[in-house]
Amino acid sequence: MPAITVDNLTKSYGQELALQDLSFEVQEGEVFGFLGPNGAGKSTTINAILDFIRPTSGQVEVLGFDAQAHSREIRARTGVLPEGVETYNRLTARQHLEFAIESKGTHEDPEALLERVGLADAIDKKAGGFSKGMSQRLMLAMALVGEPDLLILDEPSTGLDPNGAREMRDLVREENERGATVFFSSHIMEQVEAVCDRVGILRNGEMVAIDTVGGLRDSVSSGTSLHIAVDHIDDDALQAVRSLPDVDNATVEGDTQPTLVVAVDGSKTAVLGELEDRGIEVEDFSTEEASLDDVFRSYTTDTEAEVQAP
Ligand SMILES: Nc1ncnc2c1ncn2[C@@H]1O[C@H](COP(=O)(O)OP(=O)(O)OP(=O)(O)O)[C@@H](O)[C@H]1O
Repeated sequence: MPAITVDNLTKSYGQELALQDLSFEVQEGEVFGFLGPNGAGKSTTINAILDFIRPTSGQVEVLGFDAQAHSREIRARTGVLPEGVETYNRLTARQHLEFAIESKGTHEDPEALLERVGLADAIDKKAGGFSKGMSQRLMLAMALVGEPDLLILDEPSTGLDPNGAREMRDLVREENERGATVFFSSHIMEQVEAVCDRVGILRNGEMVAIDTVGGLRDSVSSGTSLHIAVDHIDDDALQAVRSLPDVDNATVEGDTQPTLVVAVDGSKTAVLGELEDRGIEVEDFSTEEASLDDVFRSYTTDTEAEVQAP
């Protein structure tokens, strides 16, 4: 059974169409990364999943329940880290946790939960004095209450320092190993790349790509780039390399020690062979795979929309 089914979801705010016929599924046990530029509709989707907003049309099912008709049942089994800080200045971290524990009807130890997010030292301090990162950690601890079947995290690394971001990654992994499905939106590609089984990329309210990180890399033409340091290069040779069947693009970087940067889809040997045939000496070469950053750029900007048809 899918943990989340979004079916033809459309949401407009007056004239503004935030989501257009959006459909996708998140499988149980998956870590699913939800990417998209600012304003793409990620928070709107998350808010519809949690029944914080009502769709203009379409359906959402969460853990087998209709999101609108059974939001209580869904929330009882879901841990949510919302977008933006939502702590209460006058309550301590412990009181926040006690409130969440009582709401979920469990008997967990607030200290153990705060320990997991690196905030145990501040257990009796008021949240009003917390930094952004500390508030984020506190809200994450609240999301973990009750060992939820589904964790929905909207930009979980906002305000976290590099250690915090790493701890967040570890927590996502731990929760997933425990059996939770994790759905999170992020702008931090390394984080998504490190923990996600699958990734969906939203643009202008539509899902423009959905696949494993590896699958997405393969879907972007110029999946691999070759960096070839050569003793010299001339226009004819550059054109010849560009004309090779598997080559999408080739440019030269550097003058004294020219490096040929070649976006190649298939075999690298043809490129090296062409250079050799022209008496150009290859002094060094390395291969770089498309990063998730490159993939994201390809799918969300018009200039590099070199995406193969599905
Ligand atoms: N309450 C609202 N009233 C009017 N328009 C809204 C409202 N909420 C969102 N929008 C619009 O809907 C679109 C999608 O916004 P949304 O916040 O879902 O994007 P997002 O992908 O979460 O962006 P970000 O990465 O900046 O958080 C945007 O054009 C936004 O201006």
